[in-house]
Amino acid sequence: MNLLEVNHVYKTYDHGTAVLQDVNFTMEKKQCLGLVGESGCGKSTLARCLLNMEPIDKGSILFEGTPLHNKNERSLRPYRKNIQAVLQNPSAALNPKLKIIDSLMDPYLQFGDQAKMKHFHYTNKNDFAAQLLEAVELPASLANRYPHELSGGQKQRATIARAISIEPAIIILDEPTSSLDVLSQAAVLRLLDGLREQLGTSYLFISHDLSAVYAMSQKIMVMKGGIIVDRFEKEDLFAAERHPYTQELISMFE
Ligand SMILES: Nc1ncnc2c1ncn2[C@@H]1O[C@H](COP(=O)(O)OP(=O)(O)OP(=O)(O)O)[C@@H](O)[C@H]1O
Repeated sequence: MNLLEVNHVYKTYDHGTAVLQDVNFTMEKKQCLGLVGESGCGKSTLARCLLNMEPIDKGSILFEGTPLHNKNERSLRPYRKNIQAVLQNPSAALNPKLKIIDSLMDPYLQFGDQAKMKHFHYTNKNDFAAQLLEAVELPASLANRYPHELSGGQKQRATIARAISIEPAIIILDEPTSSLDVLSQAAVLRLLDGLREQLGTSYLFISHDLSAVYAMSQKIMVMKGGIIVDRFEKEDLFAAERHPYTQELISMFE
């Protein structure tokens, strides 16, 4: 059974323009699936639909065979632990009024299931936060700071620590490095890649940057105007049969 199955998903916002059109894909365990496309093509809308932050108009989204789409929060609750997200802006993702330790604890306190966790072990709050911060290569002392006392790169690492804290099967990474400088971007991508191997998590890695998607993913989908126009194994990026739009993206990347 597929970890995640997205079947014929359509989404239109109130202004009537179709944003997602017949989106189909599957995700496998322990894989990174890349989604690349220009700004405004519908990537974040897809991410929000997968996270049930937006309803879909048509189609289905199944996690290990169970429908997740258009569910109310209560019936979705048992599935929340399976899919976490790291989004573009870490400042918006961390509550400015909470110390890092309390932001880190939030998913575990809501959805954590220690019996199903293999890597992080909860005995007390401080020790748990220290394990998470170590996994993202941050000093344990940052736990007692507030978000404004961290750099952008440190904040994004803290949001990654929070996402992995309940060992979800899938993490949706929506432009996770776009707010960082080039050096921090490379370091965060390396960290994410290592964590996927270590934790056995699957990623949907969303970016407008083909080179980042290529570096991170085993399979790649290309989106244009809400339609997945091309999909291929990473090794086939330069194959002659690539869609003209993929070739356009490659010419920018070379
Ligand atoms: N909440 C919303 N209400 C109405 N329209 C929206 C909403 N969110 C996005 N859109 C529109 O849907 C289209 C797709 O936007 P989306 O953010 O999904 O694209 P994207 O590929 O993620 O872009 P970017 O890379 O710039 O974030 C755009 O035309 C956008 O204006």
